[in-house]
Amino acid sequence: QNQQRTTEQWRQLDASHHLHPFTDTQSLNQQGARVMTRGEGIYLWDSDGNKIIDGMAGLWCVNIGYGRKELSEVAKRQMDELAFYNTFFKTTHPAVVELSHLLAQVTPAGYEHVFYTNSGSESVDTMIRMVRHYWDVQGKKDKKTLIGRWNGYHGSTIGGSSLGGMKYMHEQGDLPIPGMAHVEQPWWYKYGKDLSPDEFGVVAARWVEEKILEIGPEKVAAFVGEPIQGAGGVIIPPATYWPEVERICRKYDVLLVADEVICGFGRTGEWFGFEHFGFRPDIFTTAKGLSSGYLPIGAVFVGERVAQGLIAGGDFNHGFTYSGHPVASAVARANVELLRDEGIIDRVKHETGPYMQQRWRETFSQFEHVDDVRGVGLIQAFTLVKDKSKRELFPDFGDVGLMCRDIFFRNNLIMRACGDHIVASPPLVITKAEIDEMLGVAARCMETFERKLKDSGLA
Ligand SMILES: Cc1ncc(COP(=O)(O)O)c(CNc2cccc(C(=O)O)c2)c1O
Repeated sequence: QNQQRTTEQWRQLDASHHLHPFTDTQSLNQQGARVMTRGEGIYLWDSDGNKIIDGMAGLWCVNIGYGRKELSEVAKRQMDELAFYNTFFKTTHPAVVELSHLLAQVTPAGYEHVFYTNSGSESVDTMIRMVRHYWDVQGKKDKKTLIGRWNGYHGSTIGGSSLGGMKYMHEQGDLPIPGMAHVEQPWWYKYGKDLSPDEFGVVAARWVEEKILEIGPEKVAAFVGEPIQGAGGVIIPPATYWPEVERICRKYDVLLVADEVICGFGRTGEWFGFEHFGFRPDIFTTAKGLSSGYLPIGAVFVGERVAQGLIAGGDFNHGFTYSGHPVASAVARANVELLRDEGIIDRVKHETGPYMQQRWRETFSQFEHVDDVRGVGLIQAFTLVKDKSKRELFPDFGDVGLMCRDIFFRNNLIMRACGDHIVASPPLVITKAEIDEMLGVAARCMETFERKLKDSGLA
């Protein structure tokens, strides 16, 4: 498909023209980008012919695995028939109607309405505007503040970055915008002290109540959270957290929003993360696994209460040229049908998820500087710590994480360092044999890492 060039030629041209996301371009151009050329199942190949285990499913998104021809065939057919038409101005088209009908079937009852976007960030920004418009229509104009968590990640648009709690993003672009508030994340390992996880879950949920009371319930529009904080380091809240947050939101009539961009479409072994944790959001945002990353598409699922409010509320002045794009919709539908018809999510819940969790614990708990080994379904992590016995983290959180991640990468295994959390989120089609292969490589890398840590004097 692409013109044949050497890796060096691709690197040079990339360095000359391409500004990468979340990247220090100057330092990347000194070392050169790794050129990924092909994908198949859980594997990637780079331009030097290395076969790589993609433990991150791209960016937490290639749930169906690489190379599924069913999706490319659907894309070609749709593109040849109707490559684009919009859903503004009283028009629709079969691809987006069929996708919408299917999505209403794979969500729990009560989520019958969906708004389309091109990404997770656009889904989050759509949700922000929806929530504020909803309260306006209810005659509660002051109810416009949204509460998120520190270190939460809700995308890179002005709204998503502001709602997210990553301070290093707020510093660029004079964020957050007004009407955003944050509470501490439910990270038991760091904040739990001598509380049990279940006790801590309630305490962390009560931080939301404190914030609502501090702002004033009549001013708070919604609380927004990822069922499991992904980019924030796979922070899995104790089981008591979300039911308590839901109770508090109902008590003060604050809308509850789940950001399912990572957890959605099977990552936890349920279709959606809120199903795993047992709560019901008023709205939830998705992208990534909706199309398995084959084409950009996002979707905002609106629960009955808000949907009726919006439908009765006149013109909702918001949307994108590509909202409900025909080819992206057709590919998303084929992807969701595969996830459903091949029983992939059920297998994550009953077979490969439990197996991964067991083997993940067996593989990593043994290492001196690894603690808080954790996971749900096929999203898992551990934290690199200075002293397990004291639950003491390394100073300069993040340095050893990068060191560890680079050892994996050099050994053709992609895992992610979020600070000093090492995380994996492989394609949901990973088999038990592939889990063994992946963790075999990872174990050898960890031995190298522990040696390097000692040699560096960091531990
Ligand atoms: C929970 C959540 N919400 C919104 C977004 C934004 O989605 P878009 O990127 O499609 O606008 C995300 C995206 N999450 C994301 C995106 C890129 C990189 C990484 C990483 O952890 O390296 C994570 C996400 O994880």
